Amino acid sequence: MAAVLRRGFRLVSFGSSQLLCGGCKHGRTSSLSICSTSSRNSSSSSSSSSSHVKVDLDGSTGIAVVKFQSSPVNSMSLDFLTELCISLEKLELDRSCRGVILTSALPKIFSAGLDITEMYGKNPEHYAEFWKSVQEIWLKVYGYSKIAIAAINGSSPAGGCLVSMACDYRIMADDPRYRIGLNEAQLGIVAPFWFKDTMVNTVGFRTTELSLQFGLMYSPSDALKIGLVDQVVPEENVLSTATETITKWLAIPDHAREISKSMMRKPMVDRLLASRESDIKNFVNFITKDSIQKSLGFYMNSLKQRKA
Ligand SMILES: CCCCCCCCC/C=C/C(=O)SCCNC(=O)CCNC(=O)[C@H](O)C(C)(C)COP(=O)(O)OP(=O)(O)OC[C@H]1O[C@@H](n2cnc3c(N)ncnc32)[C@H](O)[C@@H]1OP(=O)(O)O
Repeated sequence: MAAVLRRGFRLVSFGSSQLLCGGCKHGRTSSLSICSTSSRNSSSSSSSSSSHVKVDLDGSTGIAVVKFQSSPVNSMSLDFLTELCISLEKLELDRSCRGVILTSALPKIFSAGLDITEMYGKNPEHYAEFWKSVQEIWLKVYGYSKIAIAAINGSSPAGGCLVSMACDYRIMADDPRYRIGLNEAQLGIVAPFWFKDTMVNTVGFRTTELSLQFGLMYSPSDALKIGLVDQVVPEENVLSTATETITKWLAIPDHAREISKSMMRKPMVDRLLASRESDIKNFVNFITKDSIQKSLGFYMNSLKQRKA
């Protein structure tokens, strides 16, 4: 599926600059999206669904709800990441959409983070392709020209936390069983620099230092205390609060909000864009080490045993 979707990308030339369209290749040099595909400009609502992601766009409000629906735990496989990236790209190009809410259609889990099976027992080419798609989703969400709100209605470890942090604002359900954080160290792996920087920009240096070294996972109330989430509300109110919140953001003129956002985030986006290949190499070198494969295998087994 991912390969089929990727074949659908088109390269479009605009004078001296080349932009990748209809996909998430991030070969572009600016955060502005210009695409030859027609952009709708109506107040009609639309709904679309793929195997991992469901999108409901309300054309009258300009708000799109993007729901993760990848059973059992919304783990971010290559296909999941590709579909999510394409859905977000389409919404970014759609003039009737002004903001997105990312949430989960599954109970108790926002996302279990990166799909560990994509990083275990595969070949280096697969790891490289997978890591590229992880980079792409971060580049897409962190550099998103429209408003992005995370409505975190369940646990959100590692990659799930990264995607949440890449949004503009985070609202989490107040269930004390839920956890959010970058727990990579607990798996024997290491969050790369752009995961780290995203967290530093969200909660500050010292909290990130402790969080990363211990692989800390926070309850919703602790996440609120450190600023990892912006609001904690009863679970049944997560989506309605996200809708109320995004409505406040929509009151700001789009161009002013978008340029302000880009001013804050572009240096980090550019840093990854400038080092994508070396970042992929580092990942492949790291993940193919016997000791790291052993740690991941051990962790996967411990997840299964916990269940038994
Ligand atoms: C130098 C730089 C170099 C760079 C170095 C590399 C950097 C890598 C960065 C990595 C980022 C990541 O996101 S790594 C991923 C981190 N994620 C995690 O640690 C989450 C682990 N999962 C959990 O904690 C839990 O499953 C949780 C999500 C809370 C849900 O709990 P539940 O009790 O509801 O469900 P479970 O019974 O545990 O899980 C249901 C099934 O889903 C599977 N499952 C759960 N999480 C999964 C996952 N992430 N990937 C695949 N499969 C997963 C379980 O094994 C079960 O499979 P069956 O038994 O077959 O049914």
